[in-house]
Amino acid sequence: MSQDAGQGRYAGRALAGGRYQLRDLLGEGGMASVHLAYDSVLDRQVAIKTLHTELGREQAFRERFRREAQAVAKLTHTNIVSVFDTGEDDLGGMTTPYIVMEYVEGRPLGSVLDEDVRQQGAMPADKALKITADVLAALEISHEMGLVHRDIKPGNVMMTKRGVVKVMDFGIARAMQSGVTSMTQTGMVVGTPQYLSPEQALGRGVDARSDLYSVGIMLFQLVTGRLPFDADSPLAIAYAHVQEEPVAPSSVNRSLPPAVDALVARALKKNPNERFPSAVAMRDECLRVAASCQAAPPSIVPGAQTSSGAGVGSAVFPPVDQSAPAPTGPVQTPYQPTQTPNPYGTPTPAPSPAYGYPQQGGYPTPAASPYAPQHPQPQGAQTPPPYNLTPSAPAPGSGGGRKGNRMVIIGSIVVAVLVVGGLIGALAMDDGGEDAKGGDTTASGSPSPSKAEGYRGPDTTKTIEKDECTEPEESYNDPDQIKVPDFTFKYIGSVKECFQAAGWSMEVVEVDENTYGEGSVRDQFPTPGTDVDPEKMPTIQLKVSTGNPPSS
Ligand SMILES: Nc1ncnc2c1ncn2[C@@H]1O[C@H](COP(=O)(O)OP(=O)(O)OP(=O)(O)O)[C@@H](O)[C@H]1O
Repeated sequence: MSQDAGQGRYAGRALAGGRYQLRDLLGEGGMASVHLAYDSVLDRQVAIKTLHTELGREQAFRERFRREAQAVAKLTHTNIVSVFDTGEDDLGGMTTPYIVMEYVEGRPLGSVLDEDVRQQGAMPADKALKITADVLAALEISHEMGLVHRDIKPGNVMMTKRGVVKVMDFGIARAMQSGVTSMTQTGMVVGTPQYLSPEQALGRGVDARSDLYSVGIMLFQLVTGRLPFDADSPLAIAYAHVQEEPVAPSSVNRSLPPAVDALVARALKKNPNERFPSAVAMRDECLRVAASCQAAPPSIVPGAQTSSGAGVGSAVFPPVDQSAPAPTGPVQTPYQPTQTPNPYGTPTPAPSPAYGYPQQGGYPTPAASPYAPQHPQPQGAQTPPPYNLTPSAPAPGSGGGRKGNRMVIIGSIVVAVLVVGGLIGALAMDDGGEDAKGGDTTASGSPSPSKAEGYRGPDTTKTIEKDECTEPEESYNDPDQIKVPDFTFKYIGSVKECFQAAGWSMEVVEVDENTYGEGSVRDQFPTPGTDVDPEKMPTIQLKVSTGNPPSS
């Protein structure tokens, strides 16, 4: 609670022409305050969240915020904090967006957990699983409506006095993200570092499965009293989400059955394709495991380690003012994936090779799927510092644990990796099966292979129409975005015409293969169907066949 001792600097003020009278301060987050308020029209208590961020100055952001609130107002479910109204008003000389919601008499899940940790070291597994199942019930509803929460964490889950779980802040992170993205050239990520999914940390698009990852982090925290990934800086935490394997919860809390380990492990898969496919599926599993759980009290192993994010060092993320120049020439990542020992003593698998995270040697991009990441990896990474915190946000993670798990804006890990290592996209495109040659060429460069034995000539009949670039499909999720067309198997000549007509730029990587023939696009990044902002169209990387057989 602030120095205003429960009053808040806006207590006593009114919003919406006097309709809402702000009373006690209920709490303050990184970018917002929540007040108990009185709705004089409907004669009831409500909670009002006022957003104190520079974003509030942006008309476009306020518009987005309003639209998100409208979408959230349509969500009605016992486990979701209802949104009643939204607007903006002048507070302290600044246009401040606010949101009026159901007042929940209770306390945040973080505080319930704190109490359990004090008394028993962690939350009893059956209780944690039931709470998690209720959070998933809320997500089931929002995901059905196409709304990804993006900031699931104990601070956004309230428990009423009667033990009813209520998830709040749907839509806020998304509005913040789009506001931040429109104000920055490169991948800034909004979220709470400790709960970010790897795809969020990389500044990629997210879908429902990103929320399931965050729920997995939260469940780990409930049953062990610790976070699986924590470190001294948001970026080091982001790195751990992308590169480090979590320990099994039972290595921290010995009373946990293997079924809880398996559940958490699946939720925390780096590759979204390997997580639970939906909130419903994960919820069913939580309830199944809860039903089979013996009511054993937590048994915490003293000093048990989770992850420290130590794999990220100054070599990977240099201090802000010492960003290393992106190397030219052949691609080498500056680090190896960290192999964290796991409690079973079995080899820890590297992150799934199906998701294209930055790894030595590179992993393939996924096949186009309906869940494919929706946003491009940001390009042009020369400019940004490795990370950036909003001035209004308290420094997160400084002491680890729940102390610093505030929502912040950070430069995505992909930006930092690009600054140091460059060419993450080329790595992501390297499927290991084909021999990517000679790094990248520019849009004007075309493959001009010397013909080896077994060379196959071009098939110029496989073309793409120009209007696929000039009039691309609109994103399903966001009318301001477009879907990246599918260039695979098309002849590069027609693809170039398509790009030129739309004014887009490409980067060509030659690959040896002689099944489809010279000039055939074999792979692309961002993948087909990825949502991108046409105003900030990324350079699209294309792997194009030389027509020559792969060298053995
Ligand atoms: N609808 C509500 N009813 C009752 N109390 C609420 C409500 N919404 C928020 N609160 C209280 O206000 C506190 C602050 O909420 P807020 O969402 O701003 O912060 P946070 O989630 O902890 O921080 P951040 O999202 O910035 O990391 C909550 O922890 C909770 O105690």
